[in-house]
Amino acid sequence: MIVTIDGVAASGKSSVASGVARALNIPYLSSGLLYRAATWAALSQRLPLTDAAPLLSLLNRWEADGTPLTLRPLPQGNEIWVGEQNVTDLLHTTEVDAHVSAAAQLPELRAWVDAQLHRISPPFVAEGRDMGTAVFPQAQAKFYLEASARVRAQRRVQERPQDLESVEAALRLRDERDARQSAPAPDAVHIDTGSGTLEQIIAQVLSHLPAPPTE
Ligand SMILES: Nc1ncnc2c1ncn2[C@@H]1O[C@H](COP(=O)(O)OP(=O)(O)OP(=O)(O)O)[C@@H](O)[C@H]1O
Ligand SMILES: Nc1ccn([C@H]2C[C@H](O)[C@@H](COP(=O)(O)O)O2)c(=O)n1
Repeated sequence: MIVTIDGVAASGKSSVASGVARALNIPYLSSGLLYRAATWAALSQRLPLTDAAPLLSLLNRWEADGTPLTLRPLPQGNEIWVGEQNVTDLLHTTEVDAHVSAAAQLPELRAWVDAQLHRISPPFVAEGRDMGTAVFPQAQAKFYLEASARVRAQRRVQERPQDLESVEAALRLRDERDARQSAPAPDAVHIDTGSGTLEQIIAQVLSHLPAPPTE
């Protein structure tokens, strides 16, 4: 089974996907973490984010050298490793937040991310922006998470060293920049995560899933 959870920035995709995956005892995949990792790689090597070629050549070189950038969908959460180095803690910074939308516009990088995800065998819950539309259109259940920019900023401000107004402005800007690849799938169930606690939203998603076959 494939379940997709798409939605706007900080709408709760990772938290909800993680809870749903735990309830189903299957992994979840964070596609946004791969975009963040590629952005971090470009920034750390001072590569431009206006041209995919140098970034793709870096990612391919790391793979050829035996230190590939890989997503590890572990039960305790998704991690990104470059060879034997765990770089996950470097990916949710204000700097990566500010540049990731530019990287995500590069069609060659989108193809690279999609290829990483397609290497993984179902079942899983996949979260991001285009999981239910472009990457796993065949998914058995699709969800689209929304919440007002103010609600999202109030949650995010607890995770970033910034004030509420600038966090909200940055989220609105990222929504605009990500709009192209963030259209909901026509068959997705829309959920406003501002309407309940995290546990209630997870239960709401689970209530829409097909019952497992009986023996
Ligand atoms: N009802 C709720 N539903 C979802 N998330 C909630 C809820 N209440 C609080 N949160 C919190 O909102 C914060 C943002 O959630 P999360 O990081 O999962 O969002 P995201 O959409 O994956 O973000 P990003 O797009 O930046 O990766 C987390 O701290 C999460 O615990
Ligand atoms: N399927 C995806 C997932 C993510 N992105 C882009 C857009 C976001 O700004 C960025 C970081 O994702 P987040 O951590 O906010 O989930 O990556 C995308 O274009 N497509």
